[in-house]
Amino acid sequence: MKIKSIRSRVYRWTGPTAAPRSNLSASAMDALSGLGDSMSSFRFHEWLICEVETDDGIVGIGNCALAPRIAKPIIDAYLAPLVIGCDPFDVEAIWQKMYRSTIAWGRKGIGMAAISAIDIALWDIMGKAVGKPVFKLLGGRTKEAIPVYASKLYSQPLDSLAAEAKRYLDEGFTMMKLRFGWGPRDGAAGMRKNIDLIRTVREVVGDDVDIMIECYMGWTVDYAERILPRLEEFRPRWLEEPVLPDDIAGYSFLRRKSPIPISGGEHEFTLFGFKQLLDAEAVSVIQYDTNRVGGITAAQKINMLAEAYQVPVIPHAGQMHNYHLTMANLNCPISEFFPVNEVEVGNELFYYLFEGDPLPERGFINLSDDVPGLGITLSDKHLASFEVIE
Ligand SMILES: O=C(O)C(=O)C[C@@H](O)CO
Ligand SMILES: [Mg+2]
Repeated sequence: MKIKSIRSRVYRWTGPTAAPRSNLSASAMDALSGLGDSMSSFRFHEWLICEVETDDGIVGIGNCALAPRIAKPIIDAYLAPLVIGCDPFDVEAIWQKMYRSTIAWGRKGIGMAAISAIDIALWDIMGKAVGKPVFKLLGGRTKEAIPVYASKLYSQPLDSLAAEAKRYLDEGFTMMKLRFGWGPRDGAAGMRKNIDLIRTVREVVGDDVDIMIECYMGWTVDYAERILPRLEEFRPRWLEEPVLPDDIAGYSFLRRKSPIPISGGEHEFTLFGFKQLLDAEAVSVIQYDTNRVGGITAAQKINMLAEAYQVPVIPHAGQMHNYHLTMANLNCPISEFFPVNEVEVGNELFYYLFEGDPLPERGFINLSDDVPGLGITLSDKHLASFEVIE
């Protein structure tokens, strides 16, 4: 079997989107207060879809959501020529070829996202070729079903926040994640508003629900150090991405000082990036995203390393490229689930592009033992709402 062709397309959502709200979530842009749209880095309305076809007609589907219009030429001009003609089962050699040939500029960020898209497609091909779901190639079923946490609860008026949390509770979720809307530039008043958010959700859900909290790289060590003691009473399961991903020392400091576990990793790349985080004891929970970190090949290596450190892996985002890894690894206890909604930030765009993603039942999702590959197909249901860039 040989790889015959690689087709990359950018799907840009042109349909209706929820009106952007200020303070939807803290973000790294907040430090530049007053200098433009602070939520601009929190919007994913384009997606790259990569179809790798073999000489016997199997098509594997990969994807990435970081800077798709940059990922596309990386795939077309740099990666596809390396990969075409290879045996898709030589996935490690292909990964090393893509990584080493772009090492000067691609080992982190968009280069690795582009590599991820091709790698995910190769695993889809391998599963389809042997008639097995991808998780069966990675270690098989380690769970009857995957517990998932509802991940939305963006910062919003407290009554609507309470109603959203109640909805997840009624749907059977026992875990949910909220986003803080304020940070250092908003002073004591903003800190109180953040505390009001988690107090509201805890009051709605009671004591038997895990609440995760997230501030999307929008805080500083100083701010986190001041607010963490005030959050402890609400017993959050983790505080996610408190500081910039490059501030590994800040992560390590907070993790040593914080009564609340610190999570991160969705903006880290490759096995080496996560070795750095683990050696620095920077995170209590690893959260790579398979369509960023280096694909399934890199993610599985990180899973092995994380298991040796006994640091659990809970990938960023749901989506099949992450679910298969969680199903196949005991050290991946649960998954994130983005509720299906109108397009807002864009995490939910996956549902408008693909068919096959499992929907939760009473807080669990499951994967079939009988659907080969990733188990997704391209959807044409919403095609009219996308501009497709070939
Ligand atoms: O879901 C998360 O963990 C996030 O950081 C949200 C990000 O994907 C933008 O919505
Ligand atoms: Mg996050």
